[in-house]
Amino acid sequence: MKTRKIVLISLCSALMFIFSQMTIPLPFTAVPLTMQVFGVILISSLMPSSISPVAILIYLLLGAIGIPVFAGFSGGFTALIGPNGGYLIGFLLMSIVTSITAASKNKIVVFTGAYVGLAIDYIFGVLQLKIVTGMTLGAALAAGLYPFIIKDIMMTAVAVIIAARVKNRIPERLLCRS
Ligand SMILES: O=C(O)CCCC[C@@H]1SC[C@@H]2NC(=O)N[C@@H]21
Repeated sequence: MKTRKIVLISLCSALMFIFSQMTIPLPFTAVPLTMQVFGVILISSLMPSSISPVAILIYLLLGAIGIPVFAGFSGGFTALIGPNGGYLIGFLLMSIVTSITAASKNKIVVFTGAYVGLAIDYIFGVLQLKIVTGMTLGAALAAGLYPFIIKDIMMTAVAVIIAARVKNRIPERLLCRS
């Protein structure tokens, strides 16, 4: 693997750690408000599909082995199979979808891919929250979707727009896109 790719993957995993610590715990739900969705969309819209999903996978593996990279400096395999683990696993699929569609020149495809990725993350997140806690679907939606969805819809758009601007300013080969 090229050194530049390894550096970019490490950088993106580190960025995910930073975005994960931008967290606000909410008193009415165990799911924290975080900047992780923004981070996954930004990284996946900026980097090619050979980099961003690998960076997210490494971030997840670091967390799984106990390094406190997840929200609120949590970590461990139990975090992945716990109430909030579905969102984390969903980040990987979100990154795969978003990074593939981000390569398109068609803006509609780029935005649609990012929002499909976001939907996948919420499907995984809410379903795992429901299954692990034994909540009803209504309660899982109230705890894991309604408090965040408006913010994440806006953050997704902001991340796609920022990534497009950054891409225009940075030579393609620096981001391993050529
Ligand atoms: O423990 C973790 O690191 C995962 C936390 C997941 C938080 C989810 S991601 C989607 C939704 N948007 C937020 O701001 N918080 C939840």
